[in-house]
This record gives sequence, structure tokens and C-alpha cells, in this order.
Amino acid sequence: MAEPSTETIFNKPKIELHVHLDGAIRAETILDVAKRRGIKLNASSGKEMKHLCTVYQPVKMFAEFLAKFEEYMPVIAGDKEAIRRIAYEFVEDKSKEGVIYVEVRYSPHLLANTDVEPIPWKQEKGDVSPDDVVQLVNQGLAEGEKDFNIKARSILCCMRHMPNWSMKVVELCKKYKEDGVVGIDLAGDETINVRDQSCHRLAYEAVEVLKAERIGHGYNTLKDQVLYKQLREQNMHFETCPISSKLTGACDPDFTKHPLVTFRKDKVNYSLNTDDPLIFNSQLHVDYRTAHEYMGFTEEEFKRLNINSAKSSFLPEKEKKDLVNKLYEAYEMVQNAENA
Ligand SMILES: O=c1[nH]cnc2c1ncn2[C@@H]1O[C@H](CO)[C@@H](O)[C@H]1O
Repeated sequence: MAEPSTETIFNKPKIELHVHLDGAIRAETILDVAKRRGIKLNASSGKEMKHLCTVYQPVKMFAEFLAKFEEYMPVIAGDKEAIRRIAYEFVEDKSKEGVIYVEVRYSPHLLANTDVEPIPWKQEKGDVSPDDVVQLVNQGLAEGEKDFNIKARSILCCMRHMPNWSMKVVELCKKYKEDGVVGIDLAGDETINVRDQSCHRLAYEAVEVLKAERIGHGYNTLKDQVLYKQLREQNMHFETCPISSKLTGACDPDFTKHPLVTFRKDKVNYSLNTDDPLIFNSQLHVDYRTAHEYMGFTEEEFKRLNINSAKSSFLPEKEKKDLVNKLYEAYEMVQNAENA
């Protein structure tokens, strides 16, 4: 992919709901931490590091994408200072992109090196538990919020290939719900266990069994018109990630044929998100520019989708209302009674 353009399409306050903390680390920070910890990397500059982490072409196997995390997760995982730092810098980077509210997700277990079985990334046993990870990320996010004047909340991920971690994730969500943790997610390789089943089944299970309030991506729902209609009727929120959907091979690389074109025409409730900006060598404005250049998105649609994103956030009602009002103000829109 070409270097992200510096052109900003929608230079107004934005909301981001689907971005992985461990897919949004600065390449320079990885190098820095590796140097301090004496970890050898196959890169000696930020640019080289970025190159190692980047997926340039749509992957053939999802595992190719996940393999990128192996390049740098051993550097960050198990290091308290690094974990706090990536959360803090994440907030700074989002503020620079014009994001005023972000929900960032991660697996506490994948950044830990004790109380986790097996210890990930071939680390030695250490003293950073999944619980410590959540506290460190919370600290980094809170410091970032103060310094950069944006609001940041987190979502904890269960991992598909590690069901034995999931109960702990639920426990951590409950324990830290007053401390910035607003939701739970299921991440990882979607081809595990579902090779012989239809994708629709996953969505049905998510909606009917798990009572999902939002769907990550959700492009395949278009292949099942009954499901798609049902989801629209219940105003389900779709967390779409255009650049990610191309590079992970989830969608046709021709953006003019992207499911978002249909979502836009149908006035579906969705957000635009980066997913893993480090790995896609991208930034939020690239997703916006792509939607504008290839999918017919206008300024009006960007406003509408951001207001829907705010309304679909996992904030408590009062804070949600304040956030929605902030957008109406910034967009110079008059609220009607229904929106009040
Ligand atoms: O686009 C994605 N689809 C599925 N799983 C992902 C994606 N991006 C990241 N992760 C997985 O979620 C973990 C926690 O943040 C990451 O470590 C990665 O394994």
C-alpha cells in the first residue's frame, strides 16, 4: 500500500470504537523498549521496524496477519513501563487524529507473563499478571486522557484459541468496570473451529445467544438478507474497518464493491475504524479518505456515522448523551427532539 496521505478528509471530532491496543503501537517505541530490555530485533530504525510489522498486500491466510504480532509482542509483553507507555502514547496518537472518544481493545493475557497458561510469546515467567496489565493500561489511558483532552475507555478481549482465559477476562471486566473497562470482545483467528460452518452462524450466535450489542466488521451479514434485515431493524451497530478489511482478506480489495457502500445506502448504524494501524501502516484518516474516494461518503455521512458511533458507545447514558451533544455542537447541527 502507498504511504498514507497526509490529506485529511473529515477534519472534525471523531469517535473510534474498534482498534486493538497491541495493533496500534508506535514502531519507535518497540525499538526503544527492545534496546532497554536488551532484546535483539531484526530492525535498527523505526522505518525498518514498521516494515517488519506491516502487511502490504491482502493476506491469503489470516495466520499471516496474526504472525505480525510475533515480531514485537515479546518486546512489550511482561514489561510494566512499556505497557503503561503504549496506552499513554495510543491516546496521544488518537488525539492527533481528531478522535475525542475511543474504545480500545486488547487481551490482558497476551501482555502478561505470570498467571497465564501458557505464558505467551515464549517469555520467561515474570511478575506481570493479566490483572496488572489492566491496571497498567488503565493508568496509561488515564494519564493520556488528562494530557490530551480526549476520553479513552477499554474493552477486554477473550481469544478464540484460548477459551481457558475467558473466565478471567469476564472477572477483570467486572472488577474494573468503574475504572474504564466498558466491554468484552472475542478476538483472534475466526477460521478456528468454524471452517465447515457458515459465517452467518457466527453472527446468529453472537446476536441471539451472546446478546452482542455491536458487531465487529459484520460484512458477511449481507450474504444473509434475513439476518441483515433483522439486524437493521434492531439498529445493530457495525464496527467497520475499511483498510483492515482489505488487508486481512475479509473483503474484495476493490473498495467500490465494499459492503460499506450498501451500509451507507441503507443508512445502517456503523462506525469507521482503523483496527490495527501499526500492521496496516495506516491512520484513521486513510479509512475516511478511502470511504470518501471509493464509496461515495460525504461530509454529511461522516457526521451521521460519528453521531451513531457515539450513541453506540459503551458509555453510561449520561456520558453518552454529553458525547453526542458535543458532536452536534462541533458539527453545527441542530438537535431535533428525537435526538435530544
Ligand atoms: O482484525 C483482527 N481480527 C481478529 N483478531 C484480531 C484483529 N486484530 C487483532 N486481533 C487479535 O486481537 C488481539 C488482542 O488485541 C491481538 O493480539 C490479535 O491477536
